[in-house]
Amino acid sequence: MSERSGKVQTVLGLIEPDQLGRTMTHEHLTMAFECCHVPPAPGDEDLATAPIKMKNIHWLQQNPYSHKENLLLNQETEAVKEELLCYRKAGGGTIVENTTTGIHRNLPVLRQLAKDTGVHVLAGAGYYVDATHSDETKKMTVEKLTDIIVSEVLHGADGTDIRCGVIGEIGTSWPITESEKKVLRATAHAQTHLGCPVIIHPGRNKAAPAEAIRILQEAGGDISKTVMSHLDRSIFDHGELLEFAKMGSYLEYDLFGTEMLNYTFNLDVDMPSDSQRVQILAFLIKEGYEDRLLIAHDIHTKNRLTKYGGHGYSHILKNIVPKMLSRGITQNQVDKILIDNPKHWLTFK
Ligand SMILES: CC(=O)NCCS(=O)(=O)O
Repeated sequence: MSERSGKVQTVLGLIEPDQLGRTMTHEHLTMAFECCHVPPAPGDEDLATAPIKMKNIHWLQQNPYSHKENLLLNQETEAVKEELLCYRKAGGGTIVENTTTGIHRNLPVLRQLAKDTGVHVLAGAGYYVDATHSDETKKMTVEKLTDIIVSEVLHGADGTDIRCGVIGEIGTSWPITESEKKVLRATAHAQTHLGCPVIIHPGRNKAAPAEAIRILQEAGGDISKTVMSHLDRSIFDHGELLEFAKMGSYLEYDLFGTEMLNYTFNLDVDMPSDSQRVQILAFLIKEGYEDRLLIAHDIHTKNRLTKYGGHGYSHILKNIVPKMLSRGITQNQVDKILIDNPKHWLTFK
């Protein structure tokens, strides 16, 4: 048994699982997303370089990835701190910060935010998608990648003594690249060694979540302690969703607050509304999956912050929970999704 067994590892150290409270399992507090810039549509070039103002907020909400400055959440630490104080006031306890190597993880900033706000913050170990893997990363063996991930959890990451409390979000594209497959196998090996929680970012294809889980499973990963993120934009058919759910991972709907007409990363996808997300949660609860559901906003661009007219980190607590209750989801089920399921996932074996 390690000192982490039965505990949760935050950026300020180990805590008891019961201290977590209401938890958003997929957020970012500081990151940069230049890797995923989408050139603006012809005619929109001026909007894409204009300073962020009220009159272009709607365009920004519809085209968040086409405005380079909007991708720099790491410029907004003061605004994020204010938001976290509001999150606490709204009844929030913990944020799982999913920024991994490749999208500018900044552990000292996370530690300072946790100290300044009293919100428990967990940091993520490992690597984002292939497009952000350095040449050095791509050359690494599975064993070397495993050693690095294990060390980020046991000793600290990025040259600091700040320890990660989860592995992920581990980035995968579609199709999954060779380098991403190595990272997935390393993730499974590290999880076997550490008994820790894992969270996966699937590629933008309905087959991507199952493929990532299969690779983890074959490498010995504990799927019952693994979260599949971004199901809101990945699997739409209810039968296919139930097939995927049978694989046993946590099922995460983590794009609450994102309502856009054209999902520029995959124009075939109709991004659901928040009301539709609540309907899917109700469906999965009816099918017996209330112990496997997790929710979050995955804030990763400036326009999602209240400073820029966005919904902020408290949207779920303030607006989505009442909607869930009004659609027949019970308070006990809400508490499972926001408190019990995150607690079980985040506790080291
Ligand atoms: C930071 C991150 O990976 N966000 C996910 C965006 S996506 O559109 O759901 O892939």
